[in-house]
Order: sequence, then C-alpha cells, then structure tokens
Amino acid sequence: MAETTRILHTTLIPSFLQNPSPPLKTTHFHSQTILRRNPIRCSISTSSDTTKSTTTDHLQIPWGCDVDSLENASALQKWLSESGLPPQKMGIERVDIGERGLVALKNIRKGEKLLFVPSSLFITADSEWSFPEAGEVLKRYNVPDWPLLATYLISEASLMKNSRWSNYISALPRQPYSLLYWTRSELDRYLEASQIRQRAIERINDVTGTYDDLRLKIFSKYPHLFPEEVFNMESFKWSFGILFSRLVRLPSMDGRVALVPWANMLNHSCEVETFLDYDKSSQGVVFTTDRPYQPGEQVFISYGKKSNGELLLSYGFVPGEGTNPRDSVELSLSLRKSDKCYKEKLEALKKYGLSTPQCFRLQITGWPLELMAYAYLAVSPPSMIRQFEEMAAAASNKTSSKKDIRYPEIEEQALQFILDACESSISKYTKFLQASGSMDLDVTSPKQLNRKLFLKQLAVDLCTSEQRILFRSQY
Ligand SMILES: C[S@@+](CC[C@H](N)C(=O)[O-])C[C@H]1O[C@@H](n2cnc3c(N)ncnc32)[C@H](O)[C@@H]1O
Repeated sequence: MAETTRILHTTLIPSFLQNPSPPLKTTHFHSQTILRRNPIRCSISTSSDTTKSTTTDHLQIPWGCDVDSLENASALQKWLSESGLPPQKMGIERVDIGERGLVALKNIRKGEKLLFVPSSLFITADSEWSFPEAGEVLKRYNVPDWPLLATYLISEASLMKNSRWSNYISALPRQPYSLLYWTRSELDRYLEASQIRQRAIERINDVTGTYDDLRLKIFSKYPHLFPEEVFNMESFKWSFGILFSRLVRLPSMDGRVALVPWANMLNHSCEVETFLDYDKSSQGVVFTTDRPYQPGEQVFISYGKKSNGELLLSYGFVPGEGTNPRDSVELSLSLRKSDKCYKEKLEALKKYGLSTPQCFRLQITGWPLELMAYAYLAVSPPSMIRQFEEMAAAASNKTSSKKDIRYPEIEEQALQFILDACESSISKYTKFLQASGSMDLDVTSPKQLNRKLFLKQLAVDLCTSEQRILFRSQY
C-alpha cells in the first residue's frame, strides 16, 4: 500500500488513448454478454462538479459490505484457504484500530515471515477477466494499470457470484474511507487551512478526468461491454477508493502493483517499519515482523513513510496525536507582489521548475534547506540580483547545486519571512479549530449527522497535528 500517489500521477493521466488498434467487431462479444451484470441503482449524479452538495446517502453500490462486517470477512477467509492460502498465524477480527484487522492467533516472533499469499491470489493488470473481451478492449487501447484495474474491479464486482473474486469483493467496504467521498463543500469547510484540501481536489479531478476519458473514448463505443448503469462515476469513485487504500506496490516484482487479498486486511501503524513485498523463494507476498506479538494482539504493517495528511488522503484516517514520526505539513511561501525585482526573481524560480507560491514540507524534526534558500531569494534586495539564480537553484530539489547557502547580511530577514509564513498558516488553523467547536453541521438526518461529525473530527485531528509542526518550526 506504499506510494500510491506517485503511481497514480505517473500512470493515470498520460494520454493513453492516442493510437488504439482497430476496434474489434461488436458481434464478437455476444456470447459473453449472457453473464448478467448487477447495475448500480439510483446512482447519484455523475457530474464532475463536486461543488454540488451530493451526499453519500443515495449511494447504491450493490457489492461490498459495511466497513466492519465480520461475516463477509469470515467467508473470505474460508474461500482463501480453499484457494491455496496456507494456514496462517493470524485471523481476521474486529479491532480497536482500523475496524477489522489481522490479530495474532499464536505467539509470533520478531523477524518471522508471515502471510505467504500465493501469486495466483493476486489481482493484477494481467488477471483474467470474466468478460475477456472487455479486458481485450482496454488492452488494445493501452490503458495503464490504475484505470485498467479500476475497470476490472467494477467488471468483476458487477458479476457478483459469477466472478471468481466474489468472496474478496464481498468483503471490501461498500464505501471506502477516502477523501474521494468528500464533497467540494466539505473539503472547503473542513480542510480550508490544510494544503491537503488542494491535493484532494486534484485527486478527485484526476479520477473524474480518467473516468470521462474512458467513457468518451472506450465505454461509449462498446456499451454492451461497458453499460453506463454499471460503469459510471459512482462505481469508479468506489474502485479508485479501493485502489488508493489497498493497492500494493511490490518492489521485488519490478514495482508491479497488485491487490493482495488477506494482506489487504492488515492495518497501518506509524511505529512499525515492515512492508509487504513479494518473496521470490516462497513465491508469495510476505512481510517480516519487526517485533513480537502475543495471541490476541493486532499485527500491523507500514503503508509507507507518509504524513498524516497523506494517510487521510488515501486511507481516510489520521493517526493518534504525536504518534507519527514521519508527519509533515506543507508551508506555502510566495514572493511579495510589491518586490521591485519580482519579475527577475520569478524568472530565476521558473528556470529551476519553481514558482510563487511554492510549497515546502516541514517536519517535526526541522525544515528543508530549500525553504531557507527560497526565503533568501524572497527577501534579497535588488543589489543581490546576481545571486538570484544561485538562490533559486538551491531552493529547487531538481538540481545538484549547493543547497547549504548562507547570506549573513539577510539571514535575519529570511528567518523572519519564514516565521511570518508560519504565523499566517497557524492563524488559519486556529480559526478553523476555534470555529469547529460551534460549527453548524447543517444536516437533517442522523446518518448525515454521524458522517459530518466523523469528517469534522478527522479534519480537527489533521489540523491539530499540522499546526503542531508549524508551532514547532516557529519555535
Ligand atoms: C488495507 S485496508 C485494511 C483493512 C481494513 N481495516 C478492513 O477492515 O477492511 C486499509 C483501511 O483500513 C483502515 N485503517 C488502516 N490502518 C488504520 C489505522 N491505523 N487507523 C485507522 N484506520 C486504519 C482505513 O480505513 C484504511 O482505508
């Protein structure tokens, strides 16, 4: 479950539909369409306009289960054992952290290899389709792994019991926790202070744009293979939500991405340092424990070195206060519009792939040298025009030039510039956190109220942790 964001941005958006092979003749497919698909009933608007107040109350994905359903998880466990999963030292149980998770059934030692999920149980871009022609069409159009897997998941899910993955899909959450399910007004209201709001908007736009591309360029040409009642924005939101929170990148399999049933039941802990990977000798997905577990204890892995905001974005949770040593916050710095050398400074920044405003990542342990270089540039007087390039180069992470630059004559101003930026960001968090106590949630049903309270709490937890890093940086 590592590095999903990077993978999405590198594979989802490229124009994958430039030169498809000639389309197959439609008559070719008729024998396959006897398999019945389960449509999404009363699906909500497929509009890409997330500013509309679409609530998730109307969502009618007819597959998957409630996030904490143990019944479906037990059926999954039984099916996996029958399908080649070796006996395990862990079982699926309801847990305090993460709803359902894997819990030790026996003593587990530090350094033990666990899981051994065979590759026959992975879902990858090469998995066989129950509708092979649908898969063939996508491959002819060179659809990259992420959108291909999202479509595959919907295709298999819609076949319910007729898919070989039916037990796996039935145990997936009907509505994954993900910022994809937040409306634009919820993002604006709850995450106004955090840069994660913008990342969420970009991600929602990526998903919407990908779906629109698929619909326009492929689905509309093969409606008998990709009917709109099944392949619509709602089902794509679901399948991308599942991919963001469950897809694993396997470094020892050349970085291939896969959905790995069973391994998918492991929750994340910021304290552990162990990752899922493919083990060539046992030919399955494993992980090696970095601590012992006693029977009854939940076993965790790491989803990667992610900040609280990144965990909220992909997985829909925020770790407990102060528990994430990798936590960070993005601080936005801008050139002053009134700067006499605004144009020259902006040119220097652009030369090194930077701009204004520009975000820098602050960690609890400190800020990057690039941030200080940007601050030097922002405060430097016209007399330092010859150093602008050196400063911009040092502010960029795309250059091998020296980062540790120092200009004692403007150091104090540069530090003050950073402090002011922290101060301004802190005041946005303070405003939200103070208002959150008395926020009118503007809802009519108890279900909606629960949802809003849940989102608000996530936002409060995120903003508290991000503000804490800013205070620390200021200090
Ligand atoms: C790969 S799944 C893990 C299995 C999942 N708990 C289930 O019941 O299906 C990832 C999801 O588990 C939950 N999760 C994982 N680690 C968590 C944690 N430390 N705190 C809260 N929720 C967590 C989040 O909902 C996340 O999207």
